[in-house]
Amino acid sequence: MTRVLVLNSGSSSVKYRLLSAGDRSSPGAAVRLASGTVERIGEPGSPVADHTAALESVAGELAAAGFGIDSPELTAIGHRVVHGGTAFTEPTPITDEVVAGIRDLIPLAPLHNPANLAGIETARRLRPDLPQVAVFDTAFHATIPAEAATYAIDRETAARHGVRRYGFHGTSHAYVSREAAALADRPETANVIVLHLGNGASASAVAAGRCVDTSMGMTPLEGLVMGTRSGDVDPGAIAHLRRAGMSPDEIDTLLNRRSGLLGLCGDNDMREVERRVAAGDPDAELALSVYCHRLRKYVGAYYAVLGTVDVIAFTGGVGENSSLVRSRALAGLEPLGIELDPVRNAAGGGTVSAEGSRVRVAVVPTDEELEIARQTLRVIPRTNHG
Ligand SMILES: Nc1ncnc2c1ncn2[C@@H]1O[C@H](COP(=O)(O)OP(=O)(O)O)[C@@H](O)[C@H]1O
Ligand SMILES: CC(=O)OP(=O)(O)O
Ligand SMILES: [Mg+2]
Repeated sequence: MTRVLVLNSGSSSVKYRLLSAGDRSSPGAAVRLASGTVERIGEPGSPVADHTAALESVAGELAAAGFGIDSPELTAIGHRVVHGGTAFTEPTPITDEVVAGIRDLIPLAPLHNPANLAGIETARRLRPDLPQVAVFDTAFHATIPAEAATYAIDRETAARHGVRRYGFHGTSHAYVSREAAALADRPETANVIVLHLGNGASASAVAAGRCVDTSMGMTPLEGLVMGTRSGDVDPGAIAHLRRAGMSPDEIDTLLNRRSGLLGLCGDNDMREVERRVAAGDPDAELALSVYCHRLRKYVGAYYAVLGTVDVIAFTGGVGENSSLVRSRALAGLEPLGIELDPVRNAAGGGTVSAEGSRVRVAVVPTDEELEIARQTLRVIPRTNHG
């Protein structure tokens, strides 16, 4: 019997899941033994001061559920790591060198890699005997061709500073694109557009299982409008703000934490934005329309990149739950063969496009933790499990 603990340490939360998998040949049949989320890490008034405290809290919850982290039955621990740069494009067994490599990448993902490292360091301290594996958000995007990964700036400067497009949310895009392709007539060769809409949001274009383009770039800031992140902005605006006296850190905070839905209307939770839109609030209406317009642009862009599209998959908290976002993002795209069924869309779940729609539109719940567990099992030594 194989047991994998998955730790998904975010900037202010830790999600964990303990899975039991029969053997590596059928990890898809994994059974969830325990799961949970520790939230509001480091926020004022929160009982969880930092990520070390959060991991201790996870260990306590697991012990209370009868699955202590010290259990000899635990086979491995899989960790989500957001930025793998060009160094890590596969799930990687964690060593001191790997930890140093993840630390070197902090400047490229300052909100995320430190949290991931805190989880790794605490877990290694608690279980130095266990294989631990880093599964990178960037890895699924390593197949993106040069023309999509390259920014058109001076090549030497770009190379010196690692300025290129990496892409993120890769475990989600990998999982959801596979599930979505299975809905197509020819799953092996299906072209899929995945719209991962959570707090962070990104789109990807996947051709026959390989990612060919994605909307996040060097950092998880480019692309779609998000809860608190701007997505695409004219780079000229940044130089303008610098000259107006804002520091690089202030601009970073502006674009990552005070922008997106929050910056436009004061709320970053799409449920609240929808409530205000229904009540006729003009700021919330602007926020929602900017969000949906950006989404529509990326759908069109990736349609053009792929040439033909078999499935458009909506996932993440917003993608899975907001019929309003789905309908507003895709309205008017019938000439492209994209036609929602209003009743199915309102119900959510599975196919939400109309019977005659050339492109299938589907709601596909993501499962980053299951995907991380699968990838962890792929690389741990066979002696450790069945
Ligand atoms: N019923 C719903 N309708 C609209 N939006 C929702 C609904 N449920 C959750 N959301 C949105 O999902 C977002 C969180 O998505 P999620 O994928 O859980 O986030 P994370 O990126 O942290 O994993 C929240 O900001 C919330 O606005
Ligand atoms: C990479 C990224 O944006 O992750 P999250 O959506 O969890 O913030
Ligand atoms: Mg997420």
